[in-house]
Formats: sequence, C-alpha cells, structure tokens
Amino acid sequence: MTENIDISSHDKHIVFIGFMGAGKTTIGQLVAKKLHRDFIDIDHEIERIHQMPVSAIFQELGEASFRKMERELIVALCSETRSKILSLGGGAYMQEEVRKACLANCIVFFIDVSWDSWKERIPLLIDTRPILQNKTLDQIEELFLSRQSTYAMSHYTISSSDMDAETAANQIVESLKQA
Ligand SMILES: Nc1ncnc2c1ncn2[C@@H]1O[C@H](COP(=O)(O)OP(=O)(O)OP(=O)(O)O)[C@@H](O)[C@H]1O
Ligand SMILES: O=C(O)C1=C[C@@H](O)[C@@H](O)[C@H](O)C1
Ligand SMILES: [Mg+2]
Repeated sequence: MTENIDISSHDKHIVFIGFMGAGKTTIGQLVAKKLHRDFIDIDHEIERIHQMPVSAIFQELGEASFRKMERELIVALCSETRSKILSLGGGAYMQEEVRKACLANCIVFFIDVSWDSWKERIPLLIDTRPILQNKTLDQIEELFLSRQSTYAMSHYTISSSDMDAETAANQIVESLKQA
C-alpha cells in the first residue's frame, strides 16, 4: 500500500476508485462490513434510482446522461455528514467535479490492478460494462493506460493484482487504523 498524500480526518467518507473490475465494489462492501459503515455502490445506486441497468442507461439515454447522474449523486453524497463507504464506477473519477468533491470530503483509495491481471478478469466483466463493448483489446488497454494518472490523484494506492479482495480489505482497514 502506498500513501500518496497526508490525510487528516478519520470521520471522512471512504471512496474507492479505479478501473472497471479492479475490485471497488467487492472490496468496498467488505470494508463497509468491517467498519460497520453504510455502503453505497454508485453504479448500483443509479440503477436503483432510475430502475434501469447501467448498460440500458448508456443505450437508451446516452453516456452523457449517465455521467451527469453519477456526478450529481457523488457530489450530493460527499456533502452528507454521516460517513459512508462509496465505491465509484470506473469512469466517475474522470470528471473534475467528482475528483474535487472526493478529495475535499473523503479518503480516496485507488484500487490498482496491473493490465495483465486485469485481462484475466475480462470474462467477468464483458457482458455488463458498456464501455468495453465494440472495443479491441488494444483500445481497452489504451483506455486503461489513459486513466491511470487521474486515478493516481488519490490518498492511497493499493494493488489488487496479486491479492484477493478479503486481504485487500483487511490491509485497507489496518491502514485506516494507523492513519
Ligand atoms: N482482488 C481480486 N482478485 C480477483 N478477482 C477480483 C478481485 N476483486 C474483484 N474481483 C472480481 O472481479 C470482478 C469485478 O469486481 P468488481 O465488480 O468489484 O469491480 P469494480 O472495480 O467495482 O468494477 P466497475 O468499475 O465496473 O464497477 C468480480 O467478479 C470480482 O469477483
Ligand atoms: O469505466 C467506466 O467508464 C464505467 C465503469 C462502470 O463501473 C460503470 O460506471 C459504467 O459501465 C462506466
Ligand atoms: Mg463496481
């Protein structure tokens, strides 16, 4: 685990960012259970609010509408006082307004995964992630690499490449206790 910048408060929301399939939802749920905090997965919350799967929102309303929904939801949640665990969708942090709200109000964990490890997870992701549709592997790798420097604007980085979700969650909880 790498600490990227100083963090001052224990009462902040905890936010997980990173590429599709890095493990944000899986690890976020585990951390929430361990810390007895409310857990919100932004993709799932958007699906619940709009009663549509993310893939249908992309198809029927367009990506720009989805990005607006996720931006407004994240910014609103960041200003709530009861601290929560939030797992963002893979593209949410690309929006400046989302980054600013998260960095100001939350402890942000970048769940990193190597490209080689990520490729092994493709079968788990391909049907439900519209961003992966109609792209070659090279195009997906380009997208993966282009997002890395933005994800790095976070408080902590943890690699999920060689670690199962339970171990990653335990490390995160430990690092929060020590902070
Ligand atoms: N550390 C891990 N090692 C191996 N597989 C993992 C790990 N973490 C998650 N997975 C698996 O990868 C798949 C995607 O995980 P998850 O849904 O948590 O990713 P995500 O980061 O939330 O993706 P998205 O941005 O699309 O929401 C799941 O099937 C999950 O079981
Ligand atoms: O990486 C992305 O742009 C996305 C990731 C998913 O979590 C969803 O938010 C959606 O499929 C878009
Ligand atoms: Mg997720």
